[in-house]
Amino acid sequence: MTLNPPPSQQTPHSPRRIPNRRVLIVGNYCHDVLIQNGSVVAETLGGAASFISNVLDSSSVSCELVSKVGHDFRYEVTHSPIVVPEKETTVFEAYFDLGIDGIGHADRVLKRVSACDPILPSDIPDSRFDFGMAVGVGGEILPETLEKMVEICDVVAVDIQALIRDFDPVDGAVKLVDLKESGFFHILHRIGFLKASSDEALFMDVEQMKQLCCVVVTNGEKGCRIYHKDDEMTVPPFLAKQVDPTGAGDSFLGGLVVGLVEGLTVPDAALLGNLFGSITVEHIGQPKFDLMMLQRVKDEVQKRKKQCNLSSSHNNDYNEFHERLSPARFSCVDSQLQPKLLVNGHSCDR
Ligand SMILES: Nc1ncnc2c1ncn2[C@@H]1O[C@H](COP(=O)(O)OP(=O)(O)O)[C@@H](O)[C@H]1O
Ligand SMILES: O=P([O-])([O-])O[C@@H]1[C@@H](O)[C@H](O)[C@@H](O)[C@H](O)[C@@H]1O
Repeated sequence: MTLNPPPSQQTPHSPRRIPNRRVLIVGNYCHDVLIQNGSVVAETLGGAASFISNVLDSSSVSCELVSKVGHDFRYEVTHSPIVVPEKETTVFEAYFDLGIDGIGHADRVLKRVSACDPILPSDIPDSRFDFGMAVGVGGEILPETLEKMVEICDVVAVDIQALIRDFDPVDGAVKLVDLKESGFFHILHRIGFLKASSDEALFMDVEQMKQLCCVVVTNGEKGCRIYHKDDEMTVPPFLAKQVDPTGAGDSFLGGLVVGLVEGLTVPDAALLGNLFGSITVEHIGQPKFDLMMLQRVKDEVQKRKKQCNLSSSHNNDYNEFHERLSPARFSCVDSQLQPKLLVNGHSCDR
């Protein structure tokens, strides 16, 4: 099975004079407050857009980011957000001592305690992009925002959390609604990829969605599963010592898009996703990727592309690619320095 990227869902447009910019990321930065046993353990830069741009920037994939923050935004970031002076930055509190369901699925309870403005179609540039990533966390992506994205991007990857989150009016607790009731369903036949965690996947009909686009369901330490039309397959994980699961799904999506932009098949790109997801869980907040690791990964990606061009029979053997990436991943060993505060019994030893 090759599971190549689906052909673009582009609408007809006149021949391009200006080449596409590579990746457009749309989603608000936020302030994350990590709480365990009633105490604040860490306050970090959050939001899927921040984790994803970190992966893309580290992998030298050019991207543009549209994000809104309030007057109180605290972090120096490479991609400047739009500042809304009269609003506060979106804030999420993540509680790590509640909601563990005994099966190890829910490893945190999230509350949105403040929300910045939504991102409007007019906030998004009118240029064309190879990839769009709709990656809201606090309800900032509107149906009309996604509509604009599918019009200007050849392929759009969507994190389902941008579409199905609802927030308790009293305490901001994140609840999920069924994808069909989300107000976005009518646009989904125009997207290329839909990414969901295994908990979020319960809120969509995978059988139906896989006919519309490529569906990727991430499953923590077990890796991920890809569904497209009649094909499905599991893509193996990398071993990690989990310290904080925050941002794993975001970094996964970043790695997947890096692979797709490089021209890898979907399973190979999902392996890159698993790689960046596994490194992210070893850090609190934004991971700083080891330069040597990044270079080894780039080299392996180039080798993989050459190999796939030479022989189509290699296309399906992503296990070999996994074996080649594993040593590269383990050159990144600074996880030993991280305080292990947020382990929830999901980690596995190397
Ligand atoms: N404990 C872990 N060990 C190894 N890889 C992990 C671990 N947790 C997450 N990952 C990687 O990150 C990806 C996303 O993690 P997941 O927890 O499924 O997403 P989310 O953060 O959206 O809940 C997984 O598919 C996997 O590749
Ligand atoms: O951990 P993950 O599911 O990949 O993504 C997380 C979001 O769910 C959360 O709302 C946000 O505050 C975090 O910074 C991070 O973006």
